[in-house]
Amino acid sequence: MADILVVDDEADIRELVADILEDEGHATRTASDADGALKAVESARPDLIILDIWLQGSRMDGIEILKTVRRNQPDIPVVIISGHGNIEIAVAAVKQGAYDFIEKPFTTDQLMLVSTRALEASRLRREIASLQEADRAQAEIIGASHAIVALRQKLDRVARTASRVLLSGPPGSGKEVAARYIHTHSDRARAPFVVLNAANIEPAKMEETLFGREREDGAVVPGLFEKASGGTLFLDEVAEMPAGAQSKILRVLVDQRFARVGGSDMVQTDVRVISATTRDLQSLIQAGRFREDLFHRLSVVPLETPSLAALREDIPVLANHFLARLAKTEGLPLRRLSPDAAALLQTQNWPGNVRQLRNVMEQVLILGAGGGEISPDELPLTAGDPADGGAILSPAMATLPLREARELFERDYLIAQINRFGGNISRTAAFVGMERSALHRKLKSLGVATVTRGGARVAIAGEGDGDEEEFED
Ligand SMILES: Nc1ncnc2c1ncn2[C@@H]1O[C@H](COP(=O)(O)OP(=O)(O)OP(=O)(O)O)[C@@H](O)[C@H]1O
Repeated sequence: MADILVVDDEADIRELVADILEDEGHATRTASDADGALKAVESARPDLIILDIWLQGSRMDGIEILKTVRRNQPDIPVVIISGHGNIEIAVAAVKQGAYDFIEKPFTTDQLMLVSTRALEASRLRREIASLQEADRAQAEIIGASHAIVALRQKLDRVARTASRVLLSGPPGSGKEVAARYIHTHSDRARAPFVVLNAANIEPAKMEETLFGREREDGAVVPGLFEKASGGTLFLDEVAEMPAGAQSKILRVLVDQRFARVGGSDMVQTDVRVISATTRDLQSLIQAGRFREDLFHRLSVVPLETPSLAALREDIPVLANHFLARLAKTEGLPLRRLSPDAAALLQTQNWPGNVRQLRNVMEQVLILGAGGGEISPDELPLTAGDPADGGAILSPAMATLPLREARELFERDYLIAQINRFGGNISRTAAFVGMERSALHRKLKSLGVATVTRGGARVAIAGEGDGDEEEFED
């Protein structure tokens, strides 16, 4: 069902057109002049406008309305209704960007045919635009940190050349995005970008996958080198490439030619190879698992994609970028991080790097209770690996200045210790390494008191609700 705006000064025609379209299941709105039409367009974008050229009593005629709509919202299709004998004007309207015209008097079929075509053409145009947008997004490197700016500069430089690039970096750190970035900024951008993840292909099938097969009956099944012709082939997890395929790739890189599996004719190829690895190829070379000569051919320009731990300052902008994208592409609600939530994400460890951050944002949008800013307590905290650098902080502590964070820590720490020693201050003081009197003062300044609960004396963070008792020594 589409939302169609019908603009005609004659009430009979307006109603007739609207009735026909509604019978076909569409929703319609109507206007009799320029002001009504432009207001309707502004209040909600119609999927289609059926527009009469002659509008009595209107400050603009149909052509002028068409020009205004085209200027402000060029993607709304417009079908012109022209009076009999006004073909030149109708043709002029099409030149101005109208989708098509119908001449009065018209039949129901004519109206339906042209409306359906206009809606379908506009739907296709939008679908293509959204696919192109998705393609662009896959090659977008977000971030303003020193590490990302430096990476982007190197990628820009290498994109202008034909050199082979080896991308190294931890999982999810953007190696494929970087490869796509190089491709889309190179003079191969209009040719295909083809991906092979060597870890996902059975070793026995690798050569056929890369180089294709010639069957006995002469039929040819092209491989990825042929599919990427003129473009870029991205070899992900190249360390997993079996030995046979390694030698064959080496030969292609040297000779720009290969034979399909089962064939003897040599196929000429023009493909830029970009490869990526999460593993240290040098140690695989030493272990005899990766060919050194192939390594040198692949890594003419070696580049590293940084872990998210090295990009902490970019975490808020990356996270908000993913939130906006997911809202657009997955139809999830549009939300942003609160400053506290953003600060909390910066203190977490991210072993899965940018991919993990993206997944956490998706999870928050899907599971999130409501709209508005995302608060720290909506974030699933990532269990971190302390060896990864950067300590894990509680949500409360992550967003406080040092002095207040220290007080919060001291309070929680002392409460825990007092409770461990059954509310006994002397033993606690001895353990934590303070004079008893100093500990008393500290507890007072931190607002820690004890209450008796179920016969046991426990320390609490008290604001003085009257129940507190003095500590026992
Ligand atoms: N700097 C960045 N800007 C925007 N998006 C990024 C960035 N880095 C990574 N991403 C996103 O993170 C996700 C993982 O990136 P990508 O697949 O390129 O990582 P990878 O290093 O190739 O991972 P793997 O080693 O697992 O193949 C993708 O959704 C990608 O769009």
